[in-house]
Amino acid sequence: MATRTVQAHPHAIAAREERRAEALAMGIDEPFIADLVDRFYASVREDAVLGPIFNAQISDWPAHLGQMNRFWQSVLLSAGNFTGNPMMKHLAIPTIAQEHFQQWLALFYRTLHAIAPTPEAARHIGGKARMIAESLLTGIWVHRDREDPLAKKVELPHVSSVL
Ligand code: HEM
Repeated sequence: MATRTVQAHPHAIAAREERRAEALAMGIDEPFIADLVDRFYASVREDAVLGPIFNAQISDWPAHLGQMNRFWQSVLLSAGNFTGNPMMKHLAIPTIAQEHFQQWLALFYRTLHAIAPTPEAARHIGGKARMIAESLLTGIWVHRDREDPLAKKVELPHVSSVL
């Protein structure tokens, strides 16, 4: 049987290249992402609340950091090199709740504040992280906890709180 290569539409390629160019103009490139991931997960591992959860789930840290580099390259630079299923992975962590997402974001924003090339870059990346955190938390409420998300209140910090 003939194999068929699925090709991205030229407009989609142009949009991807534009997003990458915009990020690069803000100073967001692969070395910056690698530094962000390294520092953030170093602080996560030392954190009294989050450290034990991560250390219980992750046995191969270099593999996890590689996965997180590909994730952020895909989110920020449209690299398209991340394959994974974050929703399923987080649904499988029995203990995580809103307070953990609050602490995760607080640490992430602190790292951004320390190393982001510009406040604009920090706002851009922090905004993406908060949006993803909110969607993971809502997924946990609906699919794991069987809660009505309309009856729950999202109380996650915004990156503007540290800028
Ligand atoms: C409550 C806060 C969080 C905790 C405790 C947590 C914990 C974890 C753990 C333990 C894993 C590894 C799962 C495994 O390989 O089995 C993981 C994977 C991952 N996390 Fe989180 N996480 C949190 C929030 C977030 C947020 C806010 C994001 C994104 C902004 C994120 C993005 C990811 C991604 C992309 C993966 C890889 C998923 C995959 O390989 O399919 N996490 N997380």
